[in-house]
Parts: sequence; structure tokens; C-alpha cells
Amino acid sequence: MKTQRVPFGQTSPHKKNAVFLAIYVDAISPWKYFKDDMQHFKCPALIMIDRWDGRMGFPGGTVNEGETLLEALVREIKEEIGITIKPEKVHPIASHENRIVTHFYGLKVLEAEFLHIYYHILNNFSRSILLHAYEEGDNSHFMSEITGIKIVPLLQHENKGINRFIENAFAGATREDLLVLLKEIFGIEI
Ligand SMILES: O=c1[nH]cnc2c1ncn2[C@H]1C[C@H](O)[C@@H](COP(=O)(O)OP(=O)(O)O)O1
Repeated sequence: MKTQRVPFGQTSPHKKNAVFLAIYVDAISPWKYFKDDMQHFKCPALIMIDRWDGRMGFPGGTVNEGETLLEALVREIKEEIGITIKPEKVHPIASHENRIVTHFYGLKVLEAEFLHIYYHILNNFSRSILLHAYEEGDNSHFMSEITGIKIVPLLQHENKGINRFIENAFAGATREDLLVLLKEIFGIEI
């Protein structure tokens, strides 16, 4: 089955649901520490993760039985990157159906919060999942599910930048999610 966009939040009988989050900022200086004019340049950016299977994705995961989508999002984000998000701060972006149905949310933050979140994840992600697993009495996690975190500048420059980034290997409907976010939130068409 080809991945298809469905109305946001629509689920499908007998299919699992998963929820994911793009933490993004409207304007950040990727070259803040350059000595020339580039230090004043700003562009939007978002946070993505490297998964244990080598593909890239957004933080998130599968919805448990009896959980709402937002409850699952809060739980998965805490488990995966150690951040507690407020459900009222996130907004829906897109749902896609394939083998499972994925629901993609956005969380817009300011530049200082964005960097704070990034460094927090960098310092804590391997620890957070181990601690969570320990607290839950779950010894099935011997390592973090995520192996890296990246800031993705949403910058189009000739055939470089985001146009090339989109050619990477992504998990599930990540590429479709990213394309919707680029077009509908930042007006960037690839
Ligand atoms: O960011 C994503 N956007 C859409 N689909 C995604 C994303 N990341 C993963 N996926 C797909 C790939 C898998 O089929 C499912 C479940 O993801 P996973 O991280 O494996 O969830 P659990 O660890 O099982 O909770 O979603």
C-alpha cells in the first residue's frame, strides 16, 4: 500500500497508530559564531533524530491500547528524548496511513528554547530511556532507541540544503511528514 494522507487524527480499524513531533523554530542563526556577515543570517530549523535502525525520523512512537494520541505523544517524547511537553502547546500537522497510521504534530518554540531543548536531549537522551526503563521495571531496553540528534536548517540553496537532505533514508512516513511541514508551515516546496 502506498502511503496516503488522511484527515488529521483519523484512525483505521485493526491498524496501529503512532505519534511524532517536530520541534521547530522560525528563525535561528546556524552560523552565529562566524566572523563575517553570515553570523546575522537566520532561517527556520527543526529537530530530528537518528534511529537505532539507521533511518532518520522525528521523536515519537506507537500509541498504547487505551491511550489518546496526545497522551501517547507526551509519554513517547518523555521516554525518547527526556522532555516533558504540554499537550496544549502542540498543533496537528498531518496524518498518514500505510501499514500503520501516523499522526504528526508540531511544537513551535523560540530560539533560546530550541537550543535549550537541543542541548538537553544531547546530554540526556541515552540516560533518559535507561532511567525510564528502570523506573518501569522494564529490562528490555539495553540502550537508547535513538543514536543521534540533529538540528536541520530549513534552508534552500541551489541544490544543497533541505533539497538534498530530503534524499536521506527516513523511517515510515517521515519524508511525507517533512514535506507537509515544509510546504504548509514554511511555504517551502521541494
Ligand atoms: O517521524 C516519523 N514519521 C512518520 N512515521 C514514522 C516516523 N518515525 C517512525 N515512523 C514509523 C516507522 C514505524 O513503522 C512506526 C513506529 O515507529 P517506532 O519508532 O518504531 O515506534 P515504537 O518504537 O514501536 O514505539 O512509525
